[in-house]
Amino acid sequence: MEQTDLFAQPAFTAPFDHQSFIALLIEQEKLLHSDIALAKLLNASKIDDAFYLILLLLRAQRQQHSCLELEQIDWQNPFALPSKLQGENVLTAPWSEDKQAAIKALASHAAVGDDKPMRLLNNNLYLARYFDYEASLAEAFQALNDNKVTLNLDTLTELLNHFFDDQNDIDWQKVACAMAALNRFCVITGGPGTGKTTTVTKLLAILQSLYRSAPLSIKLVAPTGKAAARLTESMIGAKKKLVESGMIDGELFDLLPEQAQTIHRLLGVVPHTHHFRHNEQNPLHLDLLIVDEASMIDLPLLSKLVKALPSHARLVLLGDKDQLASVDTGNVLGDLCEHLKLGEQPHYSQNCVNVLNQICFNNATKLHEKQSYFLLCDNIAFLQQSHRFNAQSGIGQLAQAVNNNDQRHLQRTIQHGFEDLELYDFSNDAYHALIDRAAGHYQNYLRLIQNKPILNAEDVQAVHHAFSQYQLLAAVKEGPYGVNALNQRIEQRLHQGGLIDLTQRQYAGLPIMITQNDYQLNLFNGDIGILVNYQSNSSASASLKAVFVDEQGHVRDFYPNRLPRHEKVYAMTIHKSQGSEFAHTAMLLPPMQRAHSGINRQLVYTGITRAKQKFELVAQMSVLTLSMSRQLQRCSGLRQRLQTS
Ligand SMILES: Nc1ncnc2c1ncn2[C@@H]1O[C@H](COP(=O)(O)OP(=O)(O)OP(=O)(O)O)[C@@H](O)[C@H]1O
Repeated sequence: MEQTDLFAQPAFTAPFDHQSFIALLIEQEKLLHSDIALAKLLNASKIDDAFYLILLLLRAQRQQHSCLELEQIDWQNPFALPSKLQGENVLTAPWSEDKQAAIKALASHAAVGDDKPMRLLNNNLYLARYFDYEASLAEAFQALNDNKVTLNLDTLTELLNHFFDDQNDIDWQKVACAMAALNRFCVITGGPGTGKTTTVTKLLAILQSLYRSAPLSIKLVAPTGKAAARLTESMIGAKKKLVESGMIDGELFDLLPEQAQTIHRLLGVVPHTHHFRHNEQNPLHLDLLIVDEASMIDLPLLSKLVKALPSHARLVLLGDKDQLASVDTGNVLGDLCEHLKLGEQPHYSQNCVNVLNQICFNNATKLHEKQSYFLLCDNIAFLQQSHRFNAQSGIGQLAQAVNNNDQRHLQRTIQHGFEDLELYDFSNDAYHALIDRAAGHYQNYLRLIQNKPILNAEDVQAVHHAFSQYQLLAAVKEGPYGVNALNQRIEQRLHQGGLIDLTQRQYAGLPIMITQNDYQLNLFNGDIGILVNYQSNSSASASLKAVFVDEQGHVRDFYPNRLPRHEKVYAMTIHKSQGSEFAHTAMLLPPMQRAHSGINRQLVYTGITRAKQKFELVAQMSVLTLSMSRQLQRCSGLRQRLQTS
C-alpha cells in the first residue's frame, strides 16, 4: 500500500527536482558520475525523459545487459530506488506525463540511428558498440547455418551406428553428434557429466573418418586457461576410452586433437588494444572450432571469435546453459538455448526430424516435429542425462533440485543423507568450523611446500594438483561472509598451525588468483599461482616465485612484484570459479540479511556443479530456497534477430 500512496501524487504537479534526484541516484550507487556526464553529452545537456532513458541504458549496460528493453521498464521506480530513506518517502520516478511519447521520440533523437552513438531495434535501445556486436554475431550464426554441408547420409548413418550402441530410448548424444555433423553450426548444451566432451570426441572421430583423405584442421578452445586445461584433460580421457573400446584405431586417434588453448591465445592478442590478430580480414586457419564453456563467453568476445572464422569452417559451442552468464555483457548461450526445457524434446523442424530419425533411428519415428520461429532451433542439441552423477549422487540431486527450483526435491535430497553431500545450517559455529575444515584441507599442499626448501617443476605440479583438490567458494566478496574475510581467517589459522609465515607479506604457500589480463606476460584473469621457493632448470639459484601451471601442464614462474593485479585465493567467489572443477568444493552463502539479489539460482547451481566428488554447503535453508526462486535475466535482442519472419 505504501507504494500506491507514493505514486498517487502525480509527478508533474510540482516541479520535479532533477538535481536532487540525480544526486540520489549517485548516492544510492545506481549510477556513476561518468554515466550522468555521458547521458548529458548524448542528450545535448537537456534533462528530460530521453535523458533518463539514456541513464537507464547506461545502468543496463553496467549490469551486463546488451540493451535496454523499453517495454520492460518499471515506470514507477525505474532505477530500483528504495521507496523510503531515513523514514522519508522518496520520489522514485522522474518522468513527465507521457512515457510512451518519450519512447516514440527516441526514434528521431539526434543521438539515435545508423552511425549514431545509440541504436533502436524492436523496442530495444542499445549503445552502438553492443548493437554492432549483436548484429554481427546474429549475421555470422545465420551465415554458418545457410552455408549447408553436403554429406553422404548412408556413410554418416554407418559411422553413427559404429560409435553409438543401439538402445530403445532416444540416445541424445547420438542426436547431438548427428546434428553437429550435418550443420556448420551446432550448440551442444547439458549439465555436468552429461557427456558433452564424450559426444564431441565421437563427432571429431566421425568427421575425421568422413574426411580421412584430407583430415580437418581442428582447434579446441575455452575462455580461461583453467577451462582449457580441463578440456585437454577430458579430451585425453575421452580419446583413451574410444581406443580402449576399439571404436577408433591408432591412425584416427592421431587425427583427434587433445590440446586446448584459450580463445585469446587462438585469436592472438594485439597488446594494449581490444583487437586480435585474427579477424574477418585475417581469418583463422582451421576447418572446425570446438568452443567449451561457452556460457562464460561474453557477447563482444564471441562476436570477434565467430567473425574470425573462415567461411568454410564449422563451429561447435559446448556449455551448460544453466550456469552463470558471462562476467561481461550478454548471455549468448542462454539466449540460444532459451527454448529448451528439461524432460522435453527440443523444438525441431519437420525436415530436421526426418533426417535425424533416418540416420539415428533407422527411420523409426522417435523424434517429432515441434514448430519454432527460432531460426537456429535445428542447430541446438540438449543432453539431459548425467553419466557422472547417478541417483546415488547427492551433488547431482542437489544441482537438479536447485536448477528446477524444486523445493520437494530439495527436501528429499537433504533428508536422504548422501555420502557426497555435507549440509550445515548457517550459524557462527558452523562458519568457524568451515574455516577450520578449509585450513585442514589446505595443509595438504602446504606440507608439500614445507617438505622441501627448494621446489622444482615436478614439485610445483604436485603442489598445484594438491591445491586444486579442495576449494572454498563464497557468494560475495565483501563483508563478514565474503571471500576477503574468509581469506583472512583461513590465513590466521594456517599461521597459527605453523604452515605459513604471516610475518612476511609475500610468503611461501600463498595462493593467488590473477584478476587482470596481462597480454605481455600471458597471464589472464582467473589464472591461479602459488608462491614457492622455486628453481627452474634454467636458473642458477632459487627465489620466491609465483608459479603457474598452464593449460599444457608447463610450469611458468614470475617474480611476485612483476605480477598483474591479483588477490589471495584460499576462498574465491563463485563467479571466479566458473570453468574450474574441484574434487571437493565447499560453499558458503551469507545469512538472510545479506542475501542480496545477486544470490540467485544460476549462482548457487554453478557453485554446486564445481564439485566432482564432495560438496559441502553452509547456508540457511531460507537463503537457499530464496536463491533458487531468483533467476538472473539478461536483456538482449539476439533471439529476436534470429526469428523467422
Ligand atoms: N553414454 C555414456 N555412457 C556411459 N558413460 C558415459 C557416457 N557419456 C559420458 N560418459 C562418461 O561420463 C563422464 C562425463 O562425461 P563427459 O566428460 O563427456 O561429460 P561433460 O558433459 O563433458 O562433463 P563436464 O561437466 O566436465 O563438462 C565421463 O566419465 C564419460 O566417460
